[in-house]
Amino acid sequence: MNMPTWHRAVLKVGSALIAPDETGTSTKYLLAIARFIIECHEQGKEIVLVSSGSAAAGRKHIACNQEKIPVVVKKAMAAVGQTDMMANWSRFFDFPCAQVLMTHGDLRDRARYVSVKNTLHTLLEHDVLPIVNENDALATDEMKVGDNDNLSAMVATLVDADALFICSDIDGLFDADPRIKPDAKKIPVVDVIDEKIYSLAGGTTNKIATGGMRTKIEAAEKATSHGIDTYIVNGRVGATFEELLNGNNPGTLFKRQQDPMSNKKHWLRHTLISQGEVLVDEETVEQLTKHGAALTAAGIVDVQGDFNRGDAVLVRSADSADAIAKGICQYSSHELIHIKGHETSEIAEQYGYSPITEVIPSNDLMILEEEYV
Ligand SMILES: Nc1ncnc2c1ncn2[C@@H]1O[C@H](COP(=O)(O)OP(=O)(O)O)[C@@H](O)[C@H]1O
Ligand SMILES: N[C@@H](CCC(=O)OP(=O)(O)O)C(=O)O
Repeated sequence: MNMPTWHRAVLKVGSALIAPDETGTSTKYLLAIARFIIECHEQGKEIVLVSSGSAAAGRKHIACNQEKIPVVVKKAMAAVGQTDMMANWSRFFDFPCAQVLMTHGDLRDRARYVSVKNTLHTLLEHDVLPIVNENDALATDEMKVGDNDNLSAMVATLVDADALFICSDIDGLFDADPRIKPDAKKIPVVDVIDEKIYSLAGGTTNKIATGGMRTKIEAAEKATSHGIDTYIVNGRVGATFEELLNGNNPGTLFKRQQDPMSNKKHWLRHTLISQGEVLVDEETVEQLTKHGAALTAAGIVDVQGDFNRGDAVLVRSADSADAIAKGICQYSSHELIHIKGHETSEIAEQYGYSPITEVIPSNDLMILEEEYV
């Protein structure tokens, strides 16, 4: 028997486990998961639960006969179902549970990101089980993560977890969707997540689930690049959790990268969404990629999109159109259009701007290793 090497883990439980009949809440599969959480607590391990299932739970209260549930109805289902989902979990534990609802809007704003990070850490220090979900009732398309697989990876980096367990209704990643191709084979270990791995993933057939296997691979990519081992496991099988407690891999293990990104760089790369683009000359590409320089106005040849100070932007080579870097811009697009191509010393003189020397300081600039779309 191995001993698990992780101390703090994020456990993601999908709708298929909360509501096997696609409506209401069920304890059928949660009992084994709850026992696992209790055992982890007794061993002094820390767990953050990311639970789906609010929309499924709410379907019991809000009737809808349409094949595709309208967004506004799904939000109402999530609002009413969230309390049922929380109550369903809470009854298993004699330690307290905390409901933490968030959206992508909370995670891409650095101050709110740090605030929710502190709250989660404080809950763990006080032996409370945080139960996280997206705030579906109010999230709009622009501000939502959209699926709890990606959300669980963001939470895993927020709390500096050692492991992320994504519990689903399938044994792991297969070389094809086993529901379509019954002879598909499970892949026990993935060392590198590349396009070949993504090409194996299909969607979901479940009415109230989101994403299928692709979002789980995206989550694994986010978490492993932060140094977090990620497992996709079958939450319908009790033995899964015994295996995890014995330090074994009962599903697919995506191995953590050995050289993880810093917290801030990771947040820049995986959480922030670019609001616009700046195109730079070849000399600037070289300065940024080879010498770790900051981006100044002198190297900018064009500005695209409409963004504010403090927004994330993508830096592209004007010659090759390759995406080079992503960073937090100190100027708005409107200001940049005026100062592009000018030396810093000229800017204050000619345009009357306060001379912030760098358009993107190197500390706020993340060089993209591969083509970033
Ligand atoms: N390559 C694959 N390997 C395993 N499952 C896959 C694959 N491609 C698609 N799937 C589907 O993904 C489903 C799990 O995702 P989903 O329904 O979103 O569950 P959850 O609610 O747990 O997030 C599986 O039931 C399976 O049908
Ligand atoms: N936030 C939604 C779940 C979204 C989601 O990703 O669902 P799933 O694919 O079942 O993990 C809810 O609580 O219904």
